[in-house]
Amino acid sequence: MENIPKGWLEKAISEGHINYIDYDKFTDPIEIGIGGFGKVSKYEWRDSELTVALKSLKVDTNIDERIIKDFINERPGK
Ligand SMILES: Nc1ncnc2c1ncn2[C@@H]1O[C@H](COP(=O)(O)OP(=O)(O)OP(=O)(O)O)[C@@H](O)[C@H]1O
Repeated sequence: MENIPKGWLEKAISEGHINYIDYDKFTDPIEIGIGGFGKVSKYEWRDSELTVALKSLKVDTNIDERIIKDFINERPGK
């Protein structure tokens, strides 16, 4: 399996391909499901007054870069 290049995610964030939001901006988690990538929970997004669903990506040292890219490219309803 291909390993994730070190700093790949940090680079994508610094180049503006991915929006980074501090996790502490999300409160009141309620687990609502489990998908192909991992757990999905409902949160309240502080400052925006939106209720959102956050997906967690289960990462271990053997995770393939392709899985991370698929996760990042996923869109609602896909
Ligand atoms: N926006 C959402 N609102 C409400 N529930 C959601 C939302 N997104 C996901 N869920 C819940 O979480 C579960 C898992 O969602 P998720 O999209 O991760 O899995 P999936 O449909 O199996 O596909 P995938 O293989 O892409 O992970 C869904 O079946 C649903 O119950």
